[in-house]
This record gives sequence, structure tokens and C-alpha cells, in this order.
Amino acid sequence: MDNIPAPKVILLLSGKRKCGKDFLADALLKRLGTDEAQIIRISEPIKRHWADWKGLNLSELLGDGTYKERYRKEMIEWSDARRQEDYGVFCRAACTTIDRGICIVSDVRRKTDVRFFQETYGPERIRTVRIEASEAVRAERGWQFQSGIDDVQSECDLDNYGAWDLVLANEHSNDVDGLLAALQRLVEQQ
Ligand SMILES: Nc1ncnc2c1ncn2[C@@H]1O[C@H](COP(=O)(O)OP(=O)(O)OP(=O)(O)O)[C@@H](O)[C@H]1O
Repeated sequence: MDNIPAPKVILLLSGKRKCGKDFLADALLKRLGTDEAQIIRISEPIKRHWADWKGLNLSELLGDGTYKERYRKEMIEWSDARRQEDYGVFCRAACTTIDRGICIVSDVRRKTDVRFFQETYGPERIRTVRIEASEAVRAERGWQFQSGIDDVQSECDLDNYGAWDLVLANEHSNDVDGLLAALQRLVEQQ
């Protein structure tokens, strides 16, 4: 894609709801610095469209509070219908904001998301990370199983993806420094 500048590294963060994708992305960004790195979200253009369309509060939808949960199922269904026509539609829209050498994508949920970034930027720039946390820990962070959300493609498509560059257990808050160091090593790896 000619109009999208190419970053040096794109870090794709994946994992179940409340495993800590946004938490670790934010902490990694602090560590790397905003001159070097940025976070993008594939869900951002989806939420922007949804907020405009339904007259909702975009920053609440983008946050980690309960507000977004009210609309999550509808947004999944609507965005899946659009992906049927073009699997890269939301990834492409999210990438228009890339302007740093290191790009952290904090909400990778589908094999087609990984495929989009590999095809668009070349596999050598891509690092794939799976973040894991037990159901008990995720529940402590506010997760509750919901049919139509936790048992559909957006949550499960990458469960059997076997090619992660790094798998992290984000169970306990006291190990965050170790997780961030591993992520930084992966980003700096040639
Ligand atoms: N290691 C940790 N230590 C302390 N708090 C954490 C840790 N990991 C995650 N959390 C907290 O758990 C909650 C859920 O994390 P977060 O929003 O990052 O999950 P997520 O994977 O992005 O979820 P979703 O898929 O719903 O967007 C947040 O309040 C976050 O601050």
C-alpha cells in the first residue's frame, strides 16, 4: 500500500478478553517512549464508525470500562459482515495513523489480521505475541463468559494459531517488568 509509511517493527498482541492486551501495550509504550513507538487498534475505526452512527461516546467505547461491553456483540456482528467483503478493511483503516518506527497493535483477533500485516508490511517486520491469563484471573479483571462474544470467531480464531513468536502468561501483577523486558527484546530482535 503506497500511502502507508512502513514502520520497522509491528508487534501484534493477541489474547482472550481481559488477558491484559491494552494494559501491556500501554506499559510497553511507556517503556519504549512515544517518540519511538505508538499503539494502534484495529477496533478503533470500528468504534469510530459505530459511535458516529449511533451517537455514542467514542472515548468511552475505546476505554477499558463496562460501556464498550454493551455494544461489543453488535459491533462484532456488524464488523464481521464488512470483513466478509474485505478482510483487511479495518486493519487498513487503523494503519493510516502509523507514524512511528515501532507499531504496537493491541487487539489482534483473527488469522486474517495477522495475514493482513504480514502481506502488507512483509513477515520480517512482524512479531506475533499471545498473552495468556487463566479464566480466574480474567474474571477478577471483570470478565464474564458471554455467548455470542466468547464463543465466536473474534474471540476464538487464534486459539489454534501455532506460530507465535512469544507467548506470555500475564497472571500476576508483580511480574510485569519481566513481561515488558521480554516484549522489548522481541521488538529489538533483528
Ligand atoms: N498484569 C496486570 N497487573 C495489574 N492489572 C492488570 C494486569 N493485566 C491487566 N490488568 C488489568 O485488567 C483489566 C483488563 O485488562 P485489559 O483492558 O488490558 O485487557 P484486554 O485484553 O485489553 O481486554 P479486552 O479484550 O476486553 O479489550 C484492566 O483494568 C487492566 O488494567
